[in-house]
Amino acid sequence: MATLNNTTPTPSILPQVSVLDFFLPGSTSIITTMELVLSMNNGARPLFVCLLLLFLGRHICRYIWGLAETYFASTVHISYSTEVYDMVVLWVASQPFAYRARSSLAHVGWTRTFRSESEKQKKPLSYSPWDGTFYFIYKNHLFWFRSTEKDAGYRKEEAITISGFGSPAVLKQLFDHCRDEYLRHTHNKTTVFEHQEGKWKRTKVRSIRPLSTVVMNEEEKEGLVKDIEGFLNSRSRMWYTNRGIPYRRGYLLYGLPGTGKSSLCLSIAGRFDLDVYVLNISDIDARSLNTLFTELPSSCVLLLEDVDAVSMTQSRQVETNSERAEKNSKKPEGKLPLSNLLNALDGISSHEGRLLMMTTNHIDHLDPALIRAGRTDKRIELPLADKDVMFRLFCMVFKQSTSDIQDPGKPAEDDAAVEQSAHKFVEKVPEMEFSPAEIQSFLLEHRGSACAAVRKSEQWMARMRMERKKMGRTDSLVTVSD
Ligand SMILES: Nc1ncnc2c1ncn2[C@@H]1O[C@H](COP(=O)(O)OP(=O)(O)OP(=O)(O)O)[C@@H](O)[C@H]1O
Repeated sequence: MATLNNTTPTPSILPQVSVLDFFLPGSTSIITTMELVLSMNNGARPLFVCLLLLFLGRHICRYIWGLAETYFASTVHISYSTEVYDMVVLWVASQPFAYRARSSLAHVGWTRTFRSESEKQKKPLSYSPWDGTFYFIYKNHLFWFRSTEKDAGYRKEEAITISGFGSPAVLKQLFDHCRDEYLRHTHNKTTVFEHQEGKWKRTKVRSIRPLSTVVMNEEEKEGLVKDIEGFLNSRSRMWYTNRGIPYRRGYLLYGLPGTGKSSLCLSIAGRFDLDVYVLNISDIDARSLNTLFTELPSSCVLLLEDVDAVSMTQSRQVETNSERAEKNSKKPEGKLPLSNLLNALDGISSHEGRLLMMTTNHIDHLDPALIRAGRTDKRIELPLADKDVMFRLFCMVFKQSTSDIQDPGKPAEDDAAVEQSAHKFVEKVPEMEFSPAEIQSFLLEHRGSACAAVRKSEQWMARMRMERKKMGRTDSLVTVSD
């Protein structure tokens, strides 16, 4: 019987083996073992030959495929933090190869469009292939979708590529197709982006809210719309450039909570078919701010909610220590210095073409530098509900719309009756005490009956006043009398 001791490895094979090892890593040790086994002259020999062929075959195929991919395939790389990622994944998730993939990433909801009402379900799931290579045919061409995890600083994120043989034109057609599907999916919707770890990420896709549903002073609303129309006009950019004026426009919406500031921003974005990029300044540092600004698209709404959260510690306003201390005690402290925000908004590296919308509940807490002309071109106050706003809110809730689905057991109140109730409601509820949000919320509670809303309004007001008193609301909409 052969033993390890009397088996002498052939020294002459080593130079060939090391060359082979260059192409097929690990083959030296396998061949040495194989020689050993072959020299045993027993039944293991055929088995080892098969294993070797398999091993070599697999490596050779991989090697040839790698060469073919390098020299003949076109590839598009897509990084996780771009909107193209959403476009591709939306399309991929609806493809048969995604359903068949044995390794998938599950998404809730956002990638599926419902084809019919009956298909609707709570939190629908969709899957995109994950961590591997997945082959598919598009327009009679073979493509492969590859998903890998890559290091993105202190965390991992997905990177995907789509490759195919032949002309890159078909690959680009595939991307155009993904883009068209994505645009169809977001048609008549407002897409909202928020930042996560210094990158913009699509977080919501909402149906466009018609401007008519934001109840406010109509003149003010029309003025705003006209101003934006003028700014977004196709000749406008050139006009600004010719005069050396930076092509951007800023608006400040201010008012107490629930007066419709965010609603107005979203409606405006929907009206002009713009995406909304929400910058949460209480959750951002100076470095991320610059990156986020450089990644804004050329035309969008940049929304800075609660802009009073910006740090006043580096306020550019000349003020005494005591003035600053008093101001700072009134408002929450953010970690973003004001000077950085100002630079990002209209410094040398700032973005052209964007529509800046800032909202605040405390206009008196804002540094004058932030709201000076040029940064803030228009200030719009959204006040508490006056008689006109209450009347319109009432009619909006109770009047029938053509697309409403009628409850068969309950005849709808006609518009004249609703208007009569609206007048009674307005007489009972004092002006400038409640926000439109509070009024809307109460009306929705009784949306089945306008008369009931009128009847219960006094009770509701008493409850609201009591609640405010209990909560000791000092930002109160109106001082509540005993
Ligand atoms: N003027 C308004 N017209 C119609 N709906 C309104 C109006 N104001 C508030 N609402 C309703 O109240 C809710 C809250 O409104 P919104 O978030 O726009 O208020 P806000 O002023 O941005 O509040 P906050 O300052 O707390 O962020 C929304 O559902 C919105 O539909």
